[in-house]
Amino acid sequence: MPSHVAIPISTPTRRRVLIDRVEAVLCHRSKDGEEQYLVRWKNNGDAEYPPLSWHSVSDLARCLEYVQDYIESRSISQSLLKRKSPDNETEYERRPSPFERQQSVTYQSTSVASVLPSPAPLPDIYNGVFDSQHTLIFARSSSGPSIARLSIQNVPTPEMLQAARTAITEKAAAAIRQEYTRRLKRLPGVPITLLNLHDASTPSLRFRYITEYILRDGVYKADPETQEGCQQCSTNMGRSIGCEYTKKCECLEYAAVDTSRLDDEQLELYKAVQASGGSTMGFPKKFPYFAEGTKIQRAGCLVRFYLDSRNPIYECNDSCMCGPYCRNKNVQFGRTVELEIFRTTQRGWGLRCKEDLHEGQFIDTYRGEIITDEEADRREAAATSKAKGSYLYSLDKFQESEGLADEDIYVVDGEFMGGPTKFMNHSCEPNCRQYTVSYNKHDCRVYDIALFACEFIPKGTELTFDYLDKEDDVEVPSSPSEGAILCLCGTEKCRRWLWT
Ligand SMILES: C[S@@+](CC[C@H](N)C(=O)[O-])C[C@H]1O[C@@H](n2cnc3c(N)ncnc32)[C@H](O)[C@@H]1O
Repeated sequence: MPSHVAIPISTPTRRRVLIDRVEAVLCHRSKDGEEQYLVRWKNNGDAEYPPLSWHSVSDLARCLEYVQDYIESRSISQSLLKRKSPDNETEYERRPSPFERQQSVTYQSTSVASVLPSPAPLPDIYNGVFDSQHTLIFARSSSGPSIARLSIQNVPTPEMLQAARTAITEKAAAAIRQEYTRRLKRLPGVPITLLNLHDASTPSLRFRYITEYILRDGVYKADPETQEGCQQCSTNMGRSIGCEYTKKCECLEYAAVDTSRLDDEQLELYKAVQASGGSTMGFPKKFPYFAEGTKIQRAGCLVRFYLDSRNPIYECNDSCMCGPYCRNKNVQFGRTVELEIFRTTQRGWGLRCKEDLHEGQFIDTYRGEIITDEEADRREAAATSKAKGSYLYSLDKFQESEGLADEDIYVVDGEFMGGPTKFMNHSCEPNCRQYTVSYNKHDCRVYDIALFACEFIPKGTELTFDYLDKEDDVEVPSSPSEGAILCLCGTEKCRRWLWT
């Protein structure tokens, strides 16, 4: 086995390390004017002496997630250190950040062997072997002759921590931002941009953008065979807008009845049907969106009947006879407005639109993994803060009407994968609202959560919705439970807590 690190350096790009080989980034330093990060490699054997080596930011271009984890855990640790009184615990007794706990590295105050410099241009490698893949990084080495062997219990060493205190993370922060922006640019559809005028942070690179739900274990979508389309409608029933007559369109079978169009006799009949649980087909309904030919800026916007209610929206689907341009199809085509993720002053990241939004205009769906209720409980229990609750949305719209048990309700978790609406903050006086959109009226467990502007929103205004948007006015307790998040929406009607 060679006694030094062998990294192919024929071209600089070939030094990049593979993400699946990295366990964690543990420390950073500035060496010869270069920002370097200490990587702990996945090893198949020695848990106490895993391979460790220092790398430049460009080496780590394919695993910047780990560098970001490190930088973030460092800033959390630093803020914890700032809050403790000077003569209390030592730095090594500090409360570990969630990231540090995840790594299960025990920090000890014992002194360790000093770190000897490695001959340039090779990086220091402490404990032997890390693996390779042909042209990528290749280091099969025991510790070099002049490099101390380090137990993971002692890494980062006091000397490393001391050096990290003054070393900058500027280059890594810039690379992380660049990588995030590059990924945003590669997303299909209307652009999403990122702007941070406050600090060097970037949203987590670990978040995966998806356009469709990911169904996890135990989650089933109704068989596409059960998806019925409207058969009596056609592409041109007079105005070339697809479906036109609400009494004919079978997609509206379960849609809310427009009682304003019922005379007394019809109203009685409707009440009787409701009481017996019979079909409301044939009663007048409303299509959810303004059709082309109405006020131009309103085409596709949600009509007030839906905007002001919690009634589910039933869109036409691929089995319908009304064609692709039906007025009753909108959310299923996805986002059409340009969005910007931006750093707010107090509430982390937020979302805004780069163009004016009309009242009732569709913004985007809330996407994520669909998990079972049991899995949602498990994820909530494992979470370190109540913030987890802000990513979990129960698909319980039809629970009561369909008599579904609590454990049969699915939940959308948008924390790790989803769309830009993940960044929408809560407001007690919001300018957007979430609506239920179904394409298969026979599937009461899987449907879309769609966000619409509930008023005119000038471009650049932060988009918010009420995380506790309940059907009925639910009384929100004034005293919070432990860990409740203080609401910083700053509106007059603020309820003080995101939830209690
Ligand atoms: C779905 S995320 C929204 C995006 C988030 N700001 C971010 O930086 O990723 C929900 C989290 O944002 C923060 N948040 C959202 N609305 C807030 C509000 N009105 N006041 C305080 N924090 C808020 C809370 O930390 C909450 O758990």
